[in-house]
Amino acid sequence: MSRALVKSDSTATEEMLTQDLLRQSLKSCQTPGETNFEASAPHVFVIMGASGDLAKKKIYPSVWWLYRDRLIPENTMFVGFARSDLTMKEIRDKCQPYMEVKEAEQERYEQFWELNCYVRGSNDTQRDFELLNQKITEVGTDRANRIFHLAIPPSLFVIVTSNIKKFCMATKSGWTRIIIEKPFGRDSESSSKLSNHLGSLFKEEELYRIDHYLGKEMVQNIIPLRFGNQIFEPTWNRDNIASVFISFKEPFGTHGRGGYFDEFGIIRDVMQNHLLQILCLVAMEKPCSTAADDIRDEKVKVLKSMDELMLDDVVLGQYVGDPEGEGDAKDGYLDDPTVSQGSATPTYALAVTKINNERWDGVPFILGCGKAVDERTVEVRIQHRDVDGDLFHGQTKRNELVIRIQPDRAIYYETYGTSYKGAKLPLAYERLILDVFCGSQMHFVRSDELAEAWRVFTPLLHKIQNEKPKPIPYKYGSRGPEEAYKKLAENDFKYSGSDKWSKPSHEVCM
Ligand SMILES: NC(=O)C1=CN([C@@H]2O[C@H](COP(=O)(O)OP(=O)(O)OC[C@H]3O[C@@H](n4cnc5c(N)ncnc54)[C@H](OP(=O)(O)O)[C@@H]3O)[C@@H](O)[C@H]2O)C=CC1
Ligand SMILES: O=C1O[C@H](COP(=O)(O)O)[C@@H](O)[C@H](O)[C@H]1O
Repeated sequence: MSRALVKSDSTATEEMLTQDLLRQSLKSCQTPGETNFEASAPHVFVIMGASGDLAKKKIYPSVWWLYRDRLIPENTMFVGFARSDLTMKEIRDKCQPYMEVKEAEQERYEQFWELNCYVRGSNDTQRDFELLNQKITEVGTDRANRIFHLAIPPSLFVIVTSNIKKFCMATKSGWTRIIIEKPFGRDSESSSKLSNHLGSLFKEEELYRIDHYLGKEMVQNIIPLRFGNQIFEPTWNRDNIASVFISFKEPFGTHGRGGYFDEFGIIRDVMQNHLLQILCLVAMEKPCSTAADDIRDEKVKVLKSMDELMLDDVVLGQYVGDPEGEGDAKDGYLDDPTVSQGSATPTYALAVTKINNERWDGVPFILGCGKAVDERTVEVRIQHRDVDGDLFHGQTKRNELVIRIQPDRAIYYETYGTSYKGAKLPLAYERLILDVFCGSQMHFVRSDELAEAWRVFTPLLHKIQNEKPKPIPYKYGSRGPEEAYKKLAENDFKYSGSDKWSKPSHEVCM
């Protein structure tokens, strides 16, 4: 668990490092009381929606890397399922640009595809699920453990999970695990309906709700950083910390995804899940162990200590085109033909939240996220209170601990740039899918966590939906609405911009 702070051998090759990290991840799954995979048992990994975007960009590549590095059982078989009339060759071709295969891996890569097959079927047809079940049994025997990754639109979650339950569950000694992608509903009511439906079919231990931010290296390292050493914890409280800012910035707009985005908006897309999960890890108390439920219990306590958000707590923005910008930057959010005319959906949001407990009373935890802004960064900035009797009369920068999650990974004082230079770290999906094989739910969202997260945001989301407050326009590529920076200042956060000391890498940190 404390790998964050351990420098790796500088001679380690990229591949070794990736494998090492995942092996550590494997080891860390082996918490007493949790199931590890039995390497000898057959496993079948089923990709529902195998013809889709997520499947080709994230799921097939991740399972290939896990197979390549021998991190999942050798006798794992992969079955794709979707309505499209596709051959395995066509699926392979779609995935090809994302698979990153080296010359020396070619033979293993061929073996990987030989373990794959595809079943064409409809999501609501009993017969097709019976055929899927037959195929799973044929390739994996009737003893196989089964993982179903639901890479399908949320509108299909109910019917597909019902059909899996009726026709495709593991029999005999095998287990079944279901991976679900966000969005998990759009407010408290719809999320609770989905949770009730899933709860009526599966035990919580069988459900793996993915928030891919929980698979990111630096997010996984917040717990070891806080609780694995003596440096930070003694000052990690309201006596020493003035404010915390968790921010997500992307330099591109929603072009091409406008249809989806317009229905959800930036709060549901990023803030209510990714940023809130990070907040929980930063704010939680020390869990009594690293077992998944002990950690999730602490996260739930943080959420329960938070008030519901009001309109006054937020600044909302929407990007407009920059006539002097290049390419997509010329277009504003509303220029996307898939966005409804005059839409008030925010593409930028800043929210001031409070955690009403002994450790954090009065400390603003500010969440900020924006599309089409000036840079690609995700970071946590923890600002310490100003010192009494300041020798430098405010001339120095406020003491700030930065945990940078993207694009490069860094903790000021402890830099990843040197120790992991040039190394390819395992991607979030790779880690998370491996966790599912291991039965480790530490980095997945539990249903009560989800319910609390929606409780905090639902009144605000309904207010926005009903009153349609006009979001503040900000220019594509700018730093976002100035009102957001005023709000930061009002909440004891002294913004000094992102540090440019670390060269932004183009490495994708997913
Ligand atoms: N794409 C991404 O980067 C990310 C996606 N997600 C989540 O992952 C899930 C899948 O996303 P993504 O792959 O982009 O989705 P897609 O739109 O690509 O859909 C996946 C597959 O589902 C089937 N499908 C799509 N629409 C329908 C429909 N109306 N009725 C029946 N089948 C349909 C299609 O297969 P066929 O027609 O062959 O049956 C399609 O290939 C979603 O829950 C999404 O929110 C989460 C994070 C990132
Ligand atoms: O879930 C989502 O995340 C991506 C950002 O993910 P990252 O790993 O590239 O930082 C975001 O672009 C997308 O809108 C959202 O749905």
